[in-house]
Amino acid sequence: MSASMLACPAPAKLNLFLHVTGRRADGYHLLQSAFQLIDRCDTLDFRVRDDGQILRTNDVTGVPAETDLVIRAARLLREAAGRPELGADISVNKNLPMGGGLGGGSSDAATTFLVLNHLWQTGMSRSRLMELGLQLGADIPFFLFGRNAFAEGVGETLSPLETANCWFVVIEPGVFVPTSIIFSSNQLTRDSKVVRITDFPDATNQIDSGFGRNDLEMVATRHFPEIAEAVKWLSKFGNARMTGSGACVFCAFKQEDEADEVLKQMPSRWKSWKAKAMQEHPLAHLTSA
Ligand SMILES: C[C@@](CO)(OP(=O)(O)O)[C@H](O)COP(=O)(O)OP(=O)(O)OC[C@H]1O[C@@H](n2ccc(N)nc2=O)[C@H](O)[C@@H]1O
Ligand SMILES: Nc1ncnc2c1ncn2[C@@H]1O[C@H](COP(=O)(O)OP(=O)(O)O)[C@@H](O)[C@H]1O
Repeated sequence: MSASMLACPAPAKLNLFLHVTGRRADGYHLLQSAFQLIDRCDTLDFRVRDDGQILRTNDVTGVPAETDLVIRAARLLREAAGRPELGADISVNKNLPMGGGLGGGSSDAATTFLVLNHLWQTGMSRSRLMELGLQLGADIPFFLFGRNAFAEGVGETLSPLETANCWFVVIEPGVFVPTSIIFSSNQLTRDSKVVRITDFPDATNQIDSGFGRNDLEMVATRHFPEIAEAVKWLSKFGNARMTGSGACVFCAFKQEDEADEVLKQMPSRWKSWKAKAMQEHPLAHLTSA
């Protein structure tokens, strides 16, 4: 077997809203969130090996290969398939900031599950891959689900969600936010009222409605003033908020030229960019239901 797939995309996500509605006995938090795919990506290269070695072929700053979710996903898939001879050379080209709330590491892992399941011909269904993904991280099932979603539970109960075909301006405030610090804070409110998927506005009203909020934002902005500053600045142009457990901050616009206008005015201290909403994961076709 000498198959390969190069420059495979691992797109980012934004949490359009994120409510913490409770806490499970094991400490994990019950959430409700709208997950939106955007066209800003990491890319990964895969080359199949037949000697049972799974290797990362490049350095990723701050992520030793042994702890990389990509390597852990490949190993877990091989183990679940019971095929110890399967191997791969994988390179991970990072474009998404770590600890940014864009789900980069989780998306890299999901792309690994999708591509290696295809190249290795391990024949796992999408729902089986989602079960495996959940063992590595709460965000991974969403990227395997393949489309925008209303998420519940710890992020694993997913329903398809219609979202606006809009543009986003995203600010990287330049700080790394460890997810566990935000969830373990005693300042975090954990009692948001449970909403129904039908409460989420339809695609034509989403941008103006400003539905919901990000419950993690209050804690993150107290720990990291840089995030508070970015939210304040971007709020001049619309309904700006933080994604996930931070640090990135975003605002939605109906037209691309509105996003361009905001980027022109952006203070130079922040890295910032625009991205388009995507309706489907670019690799969704690689697996069956
Ligand atoms: C907050 C969200 C929203 O999309 O995203 P990010 O900002 O990380 O992208 C996710 O729920 C994060 O998912 P993920 O980043 O995969 O988290 P995990 O690795 O599973 O968990 C990291 C730590 O966060 C806490 N955690 C995570 C998810 C959750 N529902 N409750 C929690 O309490 C746990 O303490 C856990 O040890
Ligand atoms: N391939 C990977 N890319 C990024 N981070 C990874 C990866 N594998 C493991 N990690 C770890 O996951 C943590 C969170 O990464 P990331 O998914 O980028 O942020 P977030 O969960 O805030 O969206 C990082 O601290 C990093 O140590």
